[in-house]
Amino acid sequence: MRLGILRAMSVFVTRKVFADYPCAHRQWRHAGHCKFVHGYSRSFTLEFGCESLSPEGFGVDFGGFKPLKTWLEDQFDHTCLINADDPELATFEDLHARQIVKLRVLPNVSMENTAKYVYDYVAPWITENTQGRAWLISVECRENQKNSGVYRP
Ligand SMILES: Nc1nc2c(c(=O)[nH]1)N=C([C@H](O)[C@H](O)COP(=O)(O)OP(=O)(O)OP(=O)(O)O)CN2
Repeated sequence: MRLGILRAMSVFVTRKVFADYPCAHRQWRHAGHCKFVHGYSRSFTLEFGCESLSPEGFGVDFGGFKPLKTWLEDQFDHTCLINADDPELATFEDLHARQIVKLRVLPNVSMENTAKYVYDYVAPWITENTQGRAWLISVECRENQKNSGVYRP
């Protein structure tokens, strides 16, 4: 509730896009073809809010995202994303050990859940890096032109 009030007061919004991370995933619970390993070039749009700008006039400095870029690359660039509860997890761990895939295990690999996964990492990061001046509003995880999921608590 308190957070909601803060957001209603938000004046400035900074958006940053991290684009084109080729990765594979599978949705093992899906009844259709999404249970098969398939891949997309995922992109992320991060939206930050602040009430007061930095001395330079920035919400969040576009050039200050290098550590986040490194983390996103590690998670999503040429990786294979698998749900933590995937019954074939051991198979993918074996493929990882044999250097056939670069495995990253997420709570759930859907666009919506991946957006939350990124949000949960970035929210404390931006608080720390702006001493609480800016906060994360939302994360969009996009797999292609047509499909994306958003997490906006
Ligand atoms: N809300 C969501 N729905 C689906 C997700 C998701 O993450 N969130 N993911 C999948 C599949 O894993 C896949 O990413 C989408 O495949 P598909 O259903 O075939 O979607 P397409 O856009 O390729 O289908 P078209 O018919 O070409 O539009 C499924 N759903």
